[in-house]
Amino acid sequence: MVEEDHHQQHKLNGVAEPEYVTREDDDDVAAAQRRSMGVAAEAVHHHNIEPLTILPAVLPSCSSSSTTSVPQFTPPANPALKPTTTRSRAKVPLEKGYSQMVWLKLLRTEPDLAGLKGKSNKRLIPIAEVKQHCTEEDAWTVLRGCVYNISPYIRFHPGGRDMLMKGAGKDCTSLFMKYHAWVNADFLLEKCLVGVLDVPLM
Ligand code: HEM
Repeated sequence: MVEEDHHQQHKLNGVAEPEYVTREDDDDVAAAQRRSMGVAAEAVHHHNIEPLTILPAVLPSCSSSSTTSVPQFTPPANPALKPTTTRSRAKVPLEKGYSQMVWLKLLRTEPDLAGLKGKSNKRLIPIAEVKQHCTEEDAWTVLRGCVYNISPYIRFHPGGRDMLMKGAGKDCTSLFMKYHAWVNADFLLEKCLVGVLDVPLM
């Protein structure tokens, strides 16, 4: 059981696991995780493309202390090719019990993540109303015209609560696109939808 949890967690974190030899054992959680990471991960699975993580197993490692001398090619330094900006990954450690796997399970089991208490999520919501929901306990955000209650997701957000709260009470579309346009929020926040932004006609 513990071994199984460990295996699942590895898969969700994208850590190298011999998934390519156990596709028959594929399960709902792994498929859901691919959906949450968007089209590219789905394509890798469906077209049976081998993950790059297997390369070290078949290619010699650059740092290996092999005795056979292989000539190394060092390209001449070209300052023009230097990246002008670098952005380090800013994933934060999540509290125990708030992994992506737990969130995916909540999506399936929690009946009212949006906190609608039976109200419809087809409602048009003015931005003035979104602005009122800007605390951690009651945080709404707008993403590509959809209004989501992000409070239940705060502790699960891999970028941390402070980052996610930057989008609370406002439209977070541009921040979202800046940090991770590839993330499939429609899927991750599907059950947190409270309505659609009411954009007044000009
Ligand atoms: C509103 C819905 C949002 C969802 C569903 C969401 C989801 C996610 C997910 C799944 C990741 C992990 C990405 C990966 O593993 O590559 C992530 C990372 C991150 N998110 Fe968000 N996010 C949201 C909003 C935001 C906002 C508004 C900000 C910034 C203000 C933000 C900043 C970040 C950062 C900095 C990371 C770490 C990036 C990295 O790993 O390079 N997110 N988010």
